Amino acid sequence: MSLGQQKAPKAGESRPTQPLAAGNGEAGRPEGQRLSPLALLSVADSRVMDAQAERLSSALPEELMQHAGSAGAHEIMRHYAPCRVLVACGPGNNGGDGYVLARILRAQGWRVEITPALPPQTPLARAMAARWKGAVVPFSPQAAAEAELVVDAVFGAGLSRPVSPEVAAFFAAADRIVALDLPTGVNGDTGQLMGEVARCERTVAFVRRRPGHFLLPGAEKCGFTRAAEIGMPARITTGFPVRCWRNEPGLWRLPRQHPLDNKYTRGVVNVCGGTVMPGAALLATEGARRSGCGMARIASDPAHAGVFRNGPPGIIVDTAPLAELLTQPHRKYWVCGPGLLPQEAGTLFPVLLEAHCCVVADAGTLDWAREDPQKLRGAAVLTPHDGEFARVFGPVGPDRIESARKAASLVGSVVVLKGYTTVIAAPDGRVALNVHATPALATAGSGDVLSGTVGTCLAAGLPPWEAACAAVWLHGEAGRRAAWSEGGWPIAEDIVAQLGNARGTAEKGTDDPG
Ligand SMILES: NC(=O)C1=CN([C@@H]2O[C@H](COP(=O)(O)OP(=O)(O)OC[C@H]3O[C@@H](n4cnc5c(N)ncnc54)[C@H](OP(=O)(O)O)[C@@H]3O)[C@@H](O)[C@H]2O)[C@@H](O)CC1
Ligand SMILES: Nc1ncnc2c1ncn2[C@@H]1O[C@H](COP(=O)(O)OP(=O)(O)O)[C@@H](O)[C@H]1O
Ligand SMILES: [K+]
Repeated sequence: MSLGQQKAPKAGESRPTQPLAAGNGEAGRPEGQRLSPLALLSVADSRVMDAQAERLSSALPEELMQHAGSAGAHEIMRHYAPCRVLVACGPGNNGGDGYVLARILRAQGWRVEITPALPPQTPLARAMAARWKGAVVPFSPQAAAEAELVVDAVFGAGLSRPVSPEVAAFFAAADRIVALDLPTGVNGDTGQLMGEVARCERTVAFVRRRPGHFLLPGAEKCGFTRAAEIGMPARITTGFPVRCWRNEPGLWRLPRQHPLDNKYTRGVVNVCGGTVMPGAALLATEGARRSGCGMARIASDPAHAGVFRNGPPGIIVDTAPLAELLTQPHRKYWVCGPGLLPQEAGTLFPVLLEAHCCVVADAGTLDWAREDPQKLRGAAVLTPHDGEFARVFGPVGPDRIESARKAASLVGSVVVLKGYTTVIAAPDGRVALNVHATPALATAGSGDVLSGTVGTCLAAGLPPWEAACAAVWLHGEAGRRAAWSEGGWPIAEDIVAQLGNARGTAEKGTDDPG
């Protein structure tokens, strides 16, 4: 087909993004979609899978345990030289995995001992314990201290209450720890610590990783995490209704450049400019431009437009009243909040919603909605940090995912709860966790850059949750690149400068397959 025969994409809608593994509406997901490598499994998800496995074949649970223990043993053989290994086993199937791992390592000639934190209780753990023919030593901190490597197979998904001081003291005495499924004491769904938890060097997860591997403070205890395939049948994993994913390219896809592109097909982002903090609106606008929109404009009060006109030459400044601007073409996508006083946001934001604009609400708009979240209903995406979230919705709870999910469902908007682990929650319950970032992003104006980037991804035609996920990833990638080029200490302008490179990198896909 010649270029002339190709249809140019429509403004704001762009070319259709390809249907994606998870992002394209898991709720309405076609039957038969394979389990995304980006999926994160909750404890309840694993229980459902295990129950389905048991129904499928009575031999399957044991096979899965064999594979899980074997995956743990191979992880150790891959990363450690043969050494004295002490495998600490709990009463449940996490302990069962530990007995299998011990047997496999021992068969490979490693010096392995078992120490039972509690006697095996599940039928499978009992069966695996009965097959252990090697040394068993008492569960004590001294034994842990004497081992060269400790394997944590005490509690995993079944952790139901805080770990005892004895268990905590055992792991505290260990020098190097590899955990199966989760470090003992880390809640797999929330990353919260249930008692004192030691830091592991590695954690091997099964089937897929868990939200708790990515959420603080648990994330810091896991060390390097990897998911091992353990032979969970495709009949179970295919179409499995996951609600949580890691945020990486593949969960979403931004449009690539196209010969028939023009600045309007790439999308136009409009930013509300305020009177007292113009820099914030300028950063949002630059964030929008550098992340690839075709045009970014600032709407300003005529008396304060000078500072925007003296800004970067590629920014267009509009001074007509907002209601008049909204009658013009290319006024669908708005960023409303950076640099706005709450009262300014209160006069602009409702007008944008009235005109059915697609709005990113940040900063001043969130302040305007203090203790009254329903004022935000109609926004496409909200981008609060923890403080802003608390002002609108109440404090972020220990379950960060649940907090963001509830807020999203309450308002009917995508909520981007920013931080070390940014949680991107959709009103329908989908959640992505983003750790593709750096603490170097904690610099004033960085959030303004993000809101402009969300504007670009919306204007590129992505639905709000996918747009928010894409923007958070681009922002994190740009932050990493900026940190690298600025000795670890970038400022917001440096993050802006790396957004183009970030978008190019996103096109190549993720280097983290799981
Ligand atoms: N599909 C998969 O992913 C697969 C997963 N597999 C593996 O299964 C593991 C899950 O097994 P699991 O359900 O038996 O739970 P697990 O963590 O071993 O312990 C539960 C026991 O501990 C007890 N208990 C809890 N907290 C306690 C505390 N603080 N202090 C004292 N006791 C405490 C609890 O007691 P209860 O709460 O019942 O009173 C119960 O007796 C998973 O992590 C993975 O390793 C693989 O085998 C294959 C496929
Ligand atoms: N410790 C951290 N690790 C990773 N990212 C962080 C960290 N602290 C802040 N960030 C990111 O930096 C940005 C800061 O946003 P915000 O607090 O709104 O900044 P501002 O209001 O100054 O623009 C967010 O995208 C947030 O996710
Ligand atoms: K464990």
